[in-house]
Amino acid sequence: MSSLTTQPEWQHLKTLAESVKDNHMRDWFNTDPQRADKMQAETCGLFLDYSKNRVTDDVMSGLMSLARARNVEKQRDAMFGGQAINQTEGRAVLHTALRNLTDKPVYVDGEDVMPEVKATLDKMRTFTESVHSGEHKGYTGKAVKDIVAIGIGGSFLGPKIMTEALKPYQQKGVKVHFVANVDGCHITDVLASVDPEETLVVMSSKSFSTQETLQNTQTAKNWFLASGAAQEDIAKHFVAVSSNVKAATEFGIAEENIFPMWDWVGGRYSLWSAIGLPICLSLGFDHFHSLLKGAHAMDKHFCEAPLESNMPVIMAMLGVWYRNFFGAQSHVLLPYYHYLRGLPAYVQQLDMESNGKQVTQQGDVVDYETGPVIWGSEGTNGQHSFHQLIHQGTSLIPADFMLPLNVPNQDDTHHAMLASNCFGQTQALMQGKTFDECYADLSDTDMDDATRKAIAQHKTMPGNKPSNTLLFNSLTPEVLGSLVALYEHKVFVQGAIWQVNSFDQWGVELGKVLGNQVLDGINGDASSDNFDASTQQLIAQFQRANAQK
Ligand SMILES: O=P(O)(O)OC[C@H]1O[C@H](O)[C@H](O)[C@@H](O)[C@@H]1O
Repeated sequence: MSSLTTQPEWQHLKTLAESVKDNHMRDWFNTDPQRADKMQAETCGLFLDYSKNRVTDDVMSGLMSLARARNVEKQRDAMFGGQAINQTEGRAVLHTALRNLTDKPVYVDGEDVMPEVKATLDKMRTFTESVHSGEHKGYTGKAVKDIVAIGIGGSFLGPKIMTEALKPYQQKGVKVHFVANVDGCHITDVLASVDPEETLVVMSSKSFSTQETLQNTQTAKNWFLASGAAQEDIAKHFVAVSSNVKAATEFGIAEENIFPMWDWVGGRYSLWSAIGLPICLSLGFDHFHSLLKGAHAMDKHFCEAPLESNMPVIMAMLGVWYRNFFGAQSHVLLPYYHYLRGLPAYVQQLDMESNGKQVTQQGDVVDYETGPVIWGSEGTNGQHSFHQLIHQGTSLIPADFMLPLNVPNQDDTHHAMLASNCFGQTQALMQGKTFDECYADLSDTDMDDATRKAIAQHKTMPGNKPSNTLLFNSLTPEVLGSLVALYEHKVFVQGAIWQVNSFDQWGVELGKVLGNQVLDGINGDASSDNFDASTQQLIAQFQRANAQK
């Protein structure tokens, strides 16, 4: 057995889980009028109600004891202190330095990284302002109207989803189009909708080696040159964000058009770096800066608040409670705000790429569950589809509901309905509906008793389904920054409990390598012996279908 599962704090939680499994939250609310008051936390413009969870005071203190026993605070300080905690790649993990708005230095291998971080932010500001003012001109003297932002994974999700979430803050006169997939349909559609003379391509790839991004950029370059532009005009229309400056210049991007990033920034934690350039170009630099400010405020909270009132720690430990002691396999995110509809996909990468691991930092195979499946979509849409399974299915699916209390430019009638649905769902999940209530509801019908009982059984909802509710006044850039950092730190704490490396992604890397090998197979540059019989057959089908072209 691993050191985690033999830990006394873990064993204690196991006993507590057995003892609360037969309790219903409904009864806890009935007997403890203080429950909602006690089980809440507030910071950085975010209010968390976690009272609708299957926890007692004893459980919460047991979870915090486990966090202390696993040295969460020490591990957190090691991350913020620039230690090489991503030990499989020998790298520090310092996305927090990108939003360090203090004068405090941050050292990596004895060198303060803050001057470089600040210089890059200055470069981003200057460039953004020159595009927005029209000072930056295309090769025919026209200002930029469209930005085609090419990147995938962390070089795509953060910029795209933050830009979308902050739609009310978008600048007029410039439109950002995001392209990630190598599926040519997307880049073809986007390029068909923009004018090369007024288009700026921002290519984002930390490694500058990702197949999808390289190919999409090449296609954009061919399109640009085919429009009559000359090679030297590329400098006015193509910029890159990368830690691999050499590869970017070899690709043809002018050195002054390269925005740097560093190997101590993980892809899924990179929106705060120059990877956020499309956010600046869409919203203006000041709003990007506010995003950093909000994330920095959450960093401070994470570092300074006692574990008991520390929002990321509370959310992380509740997740551990369900994952490890209740067998919950997934966790659903339900933003009740259309503009925030992309957050589940963002957190999906953040959480699943970070904690989708099966060995500990020491390389031992774990004997407990690690990261859950993360999924979700905007409310109220899900209420008319997958919520059914959350209410009455056989899996326990903890949920995070989130809602802005105010929304811009909207009829209040809609917003009150949205809010009531959000709160109503949390209530329904918690309370459920008993057999007796359902049976009583059917008293006016003329069905026989056996039928009435059977129908009542179908309508019965067990309830006792856990949820968190996150409220914020409105989704400003600052609040969004805090919200994203909240999830980053939640993931960190869970990784610290499970003792996995939350900062590498070898499974994804293998996919990249195999994708390239199969491409060689398809192009006839690799022997079919390199592939299993199934893959050989698939390649052959593709080759036959394309032989005539
Ligand atoms: O920015 P790039 O080097 O092109 O990488 C893009 C993406 O590639 C991989 O899929 C990684 O797992 C992601 O974390 C990364 O964000």
